[in-house]
Amino acid sequence: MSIESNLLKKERQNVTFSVEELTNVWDGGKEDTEIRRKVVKVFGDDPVLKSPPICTMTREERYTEATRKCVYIFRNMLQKNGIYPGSKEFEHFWNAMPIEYTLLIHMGAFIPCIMSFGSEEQVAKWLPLSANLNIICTYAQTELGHGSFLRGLETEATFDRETQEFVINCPKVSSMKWWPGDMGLNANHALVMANLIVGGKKYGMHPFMVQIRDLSTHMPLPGVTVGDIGSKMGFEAIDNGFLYMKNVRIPRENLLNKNSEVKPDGTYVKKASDRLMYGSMVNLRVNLPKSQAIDVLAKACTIAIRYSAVRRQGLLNPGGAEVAVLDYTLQQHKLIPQLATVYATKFAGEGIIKKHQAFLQNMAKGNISDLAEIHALSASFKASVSEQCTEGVEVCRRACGGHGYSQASGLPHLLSKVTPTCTYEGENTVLYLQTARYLVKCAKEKAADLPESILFLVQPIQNARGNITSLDNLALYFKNRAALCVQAASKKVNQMSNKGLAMHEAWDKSSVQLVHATKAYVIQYIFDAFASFVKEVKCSKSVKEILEDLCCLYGLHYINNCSGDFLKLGILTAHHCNIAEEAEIALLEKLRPNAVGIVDAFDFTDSSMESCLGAYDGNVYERLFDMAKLSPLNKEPVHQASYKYLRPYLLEGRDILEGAKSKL
Ligand SMILES: CCCCCCCCCC/C=C\CCCCCC(=O)SCCNC(=O)CCNC(=O)[C@H](O)C(C)(C)COP(=O)(O)OP(=O)(O)OC[C@H]1O[C@@H](n2cnc3c(N)ncnc32)[C@H](O)[C@@H]1OP(=O)(O)O
Ligand SMILES: Cc1cc2nc3c(=O)[nH]c(=O)nc-3n(C[C@H](O)[C@H](O)[C@H](O)COP(=O)(O)OP(=O)(O)OC[C@H]3O[C@@H](n4cnc5c(N)ncnc54)[C@H](O)[C@@H]3O)c2cc1C
Repeated sequence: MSIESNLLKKERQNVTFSVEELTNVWDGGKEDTEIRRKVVKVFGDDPVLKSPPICTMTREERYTEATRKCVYIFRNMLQKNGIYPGSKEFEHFWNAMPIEYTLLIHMGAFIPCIMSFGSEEQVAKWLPLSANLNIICTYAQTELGHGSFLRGLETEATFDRETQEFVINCPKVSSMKWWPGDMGLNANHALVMANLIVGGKKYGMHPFMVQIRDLSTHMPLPGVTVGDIGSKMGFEAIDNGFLYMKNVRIPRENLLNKNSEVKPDGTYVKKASDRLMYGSMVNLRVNLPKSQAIDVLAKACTIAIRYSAVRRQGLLNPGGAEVAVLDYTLQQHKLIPQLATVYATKFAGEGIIKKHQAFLQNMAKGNISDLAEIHALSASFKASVSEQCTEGVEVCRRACGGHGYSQASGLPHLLSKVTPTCTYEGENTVLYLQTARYLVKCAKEKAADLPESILFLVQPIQNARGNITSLDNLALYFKNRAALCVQAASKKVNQMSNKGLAMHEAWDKSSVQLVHATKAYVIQYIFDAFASFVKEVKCSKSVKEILEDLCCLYGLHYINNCSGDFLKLGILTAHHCNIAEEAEIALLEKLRPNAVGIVDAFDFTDSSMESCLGAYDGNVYERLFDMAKLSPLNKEPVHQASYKYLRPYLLEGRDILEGAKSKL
């Protein structure tokens, strides 16, 4: 056993709580842990799902491998292993997925869309085909020229009454669809968001099923220009694509018509609120943070904390032995708050998923009264979580020094996976502004007209009592701050408008304060949800203490990072801030001996991280060396480029050096 493995073993001996029990809490119960492990094992044991490490493959190989494995998973493995939407197995399915995948937009975005936009007959037609991969369909909304401002989308679907068809056109280069996942190479259909035009009248964005490739040859159909958009910052395996359509004709029935319809005579019939057109985005904003951001940060924490426990660098005591970098207070200050973020966002996210499920049940009965609340909550939650996790992964990466820059650490891959969560499914600033709209409206309402989650906005500010670092008091500081920030931002909008500015100008001039207020709102939501979870969860005292400490740390770390705000608003005094700073440092010291145990409790397999720094056994140096040997650049002892470009000068060097030697 290497020295490094021994060091991790010792760390594990010092853990003061049951790692298995914390794993159960993380998974949602003992039974869930068993199911997750079963799913992970089935996938992990299957030889078909083995691939070379991603950092040794080209982009083309990564796309090919990911497609090969995902086709196998979706066609052969899901049904066979009882993994279907709604099952417990499905909830844990992400943990078993290969490190890179394709067909995600088809499975994760298109399928939910067909279910929310399609009529019963349309769902009956398209759902089995797509579930069996008989068709591959992308979600094509964003265009080269527009992504955020959906009313600016330019693709048109014009109704031709004569032929009972829609004619799809991208009038300009800027109107071509650009970015959709699975679209470049795999998809033969696209769910295209286009402006509906009937009899010269525009009806706004509607969803259309458009076939883009031939069903037998997979060649693009006439009028269709489609391909991959090229190399990106990450997502090398995914064929994000472009799609340019010129006079592409589709049958009238291909307008997904659950919410609105065009009759054969051209009559437009609206069956439900326009806002439900945005429903698919709410669905993804609620569901993607866990797998695409929170788990990514949890993996980064696992890698950085295990590595920091084995990496020896420098001395704490003059004359003493070299210490693990995790023993430095500053390293703890970087990494342990990231663990707190993982827990806070995961448990707050579960609350939002439940709220969304309740909303969907009500919607099925025709009641969409909670739509504004769930839209505001999901938009700001997705924005805040993606931001916190992206920052957190970069902190973890840099906390691993030079090795964190190596692909072999697994951290650059995680960073490039989490970064676009700040952009896709709604650019974060745009989403914060959406929530701000709702908050400003709520601030003007009477308490009786507001949902419970937002009541604090209009209630009198309460003073904290007793220990300032108690979870109750921390929750109160966050609520008070959110209420005061929202009121201040609303006041600014009103003042600007009273000065004579048009409302949209007043809004733009107040937008810095509006986004700030929204961030305050969503952080109070996350903290409150995590604190409530910690209070209610049934577990042993030792595990509860870990959760309480993480919750307290999440609150204190946030407050200490923006204490100016709390001071400015009169919520905390300088004395309070000093106490909060010391309390955070004390918590770091307290949590340090359990840090490895806490990341072990995430229970990630080594193969799900592909990290030389983060493997369970801590054998970092051997793994780094072994991985370097696999680099394609090391295939031959001398690379062709050296022969081709360097050799003449090296030979000159040889002659000079050997000449000098013979003169000696
Ligand atoms: C095996 C599979 C498992 C599946 C698991 C699930 C996990 C899946 C994981 C997938 C992971 C990765 C996939 C990556 C996917 C990426 C896909 C994409 O990126 S698709 C493209 C996404 N694009 C956007 O999100 C665009 C963002 N822009 C907008 O949302 C809108 O344009 C805008 C709302 C910001 C502005 O539009 P505008 O027309 O100007 O609207 P108004 O601002 O005037 O608002 C009108 C009105 O509507 C309300 N509104 C807005 N949005 C919504 C909504 N979503 N829901 C409900 N209501 C909404 C808004 O509040 C206004 O209301 P008022 O009362 O008038 O204030
Ligand atoms: C990896 C990845 C996968 C994607 N997958 C898909 C997909 O499958 N299907 C799909 O349709 N799309 C997809 N997209 C596109 C994605 O949804 C858009 O990029 C996203 O919605 C942002 O839009 P945009 O690119 O137009 O940014 P822009 O809106 O142009 O943003 C540029 C800047 O302008 C700012 N800005 C914009 N509007 C405002 C405003 N009102 N007030 C203040 N500031 C503003 C933004 O904050 C940002 O700083 C994907 C994108 C990525 C990166």
